[in-house]
Amino acid sequence: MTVETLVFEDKQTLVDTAARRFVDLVTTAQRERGSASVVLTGGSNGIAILAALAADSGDIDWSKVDIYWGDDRFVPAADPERNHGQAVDALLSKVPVEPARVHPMAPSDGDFGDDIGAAADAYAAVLAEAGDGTSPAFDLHLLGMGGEGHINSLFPHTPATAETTKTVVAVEDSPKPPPRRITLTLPVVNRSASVWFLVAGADKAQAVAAAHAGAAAADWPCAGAHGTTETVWFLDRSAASDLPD
Ligand SMILES: O=C1O[C@H](COP(=O)(O)O)[C@@H](O)[C@H](O)[C@H]1O
Repeated sequence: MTVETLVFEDKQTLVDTAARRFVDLVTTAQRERGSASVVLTGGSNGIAILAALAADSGDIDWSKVDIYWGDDRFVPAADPERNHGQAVDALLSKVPVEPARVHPMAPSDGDFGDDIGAAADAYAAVLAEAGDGTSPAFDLHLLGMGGEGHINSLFPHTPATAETTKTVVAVEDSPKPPPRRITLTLPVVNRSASVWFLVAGADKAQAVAAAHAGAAAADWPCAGAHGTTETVWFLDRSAASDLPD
């Protein structure tokens, strides 16, 4: 497993480079195995890469991409905070995805109503069906990161971050609003071949440095995420500013 840390002059260069590499990864998987599976994330860079792909996604066959989410807010479907809705606006409404291959987490006004536990269990069932009873080994899991090191909705010193058995859990008291979320857990993230962090801004520098120094996942959840083939940190200069030279 390789760990690569790439530092870019600015956020747009970071996003554009990650988008080009996304095209390479997905088209390679499609050439070798017929399809690709990717886990999307929310946040500023997670959505910016989707906008870049909407502008140019090279030879990706979008009808042969299985699309999942690392986390989402358990709010009504039309709430602008939904990672799913943002991804639809930025990319999925603009490319010919196969609807049956797009797997959003349930909103709070969806099939499970306000029952967040049932919604999380249903997503675990989706993963189990696609992944031989557990979860798929995704080709790519994109991750944004908060200043305190959260990834998906895995926050420091929380049961969700400590989870070792369940693939999907409900979070009822997220420190970052909105409080109710559904998230994949670290064991699922870590079954992905490629795990890519998309991180910009000086407020993220301490967490980036902690992860690179091998911090505990309980303290800095980002430190617990690794791909089975590669882990890539796409950073702008500010996010990299606490790393040793
Ligand atoms: O809460 C969340 O935030 C992170 C990072 O967001 P950013 O705007 O600081 O880049 C995101 O990756 C995650 O999916 C989301 O739920």
